[in-house]
Amino acid sequence: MSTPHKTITYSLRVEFGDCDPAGIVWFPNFFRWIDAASRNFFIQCGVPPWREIEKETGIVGTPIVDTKARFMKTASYGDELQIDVHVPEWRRKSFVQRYHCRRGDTPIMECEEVRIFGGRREDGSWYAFEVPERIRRLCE
Ligand SMILES: CC(C)(COP(=O)(O)OP(=O)(O)OC[C@H]1O[C@@H](n2cnc3c(N)ncnc32)[C@H](O)[C@@H]1OP(=O)(O)O)[C@@H](O)C(=O)NCCC(=O)NCCSC(=O)c1ccc(O)cc1
Repeated sequence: MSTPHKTITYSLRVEFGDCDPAGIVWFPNFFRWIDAASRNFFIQCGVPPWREIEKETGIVGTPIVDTKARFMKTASYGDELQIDVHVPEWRRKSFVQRYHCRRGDTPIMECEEVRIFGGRREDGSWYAFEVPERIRRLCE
């Protein structure tokens, strides 16, 4: 039986400015919170900030290469949301990161991404590193 994946929860409060004229969260804001929840996952797992990691490995961050989201219920200002994050799959030069956004026990939206550990070339383009074993071990 596979061992359960480490899950880290990122919490936030929805503000009025996060919402559209209908008073519900404007969908791009979920992706901003998901990116914050992604970075928080690594920090809570013990991975130093990317600016530190970059000095020894060249890894600048975790660029996204694929995403899919499903929106089940609306959220509005004043709501306290929780985003549960885990990595269900590590690949050679990429990994899958899964997010479950909820308001207490009520599922709000969910998202699954593929990300890489990215370095930047002189021209600003990204390149992908092999998944660092040290980071994988901290996050499994
Ligand atoms: C990521 C890339 C450098 C990969 O370039 P390539 O030279 O083609 O490398 P590869 O083909 O070897 O792909 C690298 C890996 O990514 C995987 N990959 C690449 N594209 C995909 C897609 N679409 N789906 C799944 N997997 C993918 C590929 O399979 C390789 O993984 P493995 O299978 O495990 O070997 C290039 O596709 C790229 O630059 N894409 C644009 C990335 C981008 O601009 N994303 C949005 C902005 S960055 C961003 O939002 C961000 C957020 C948070 C941060 O900390 C940093 C940046």
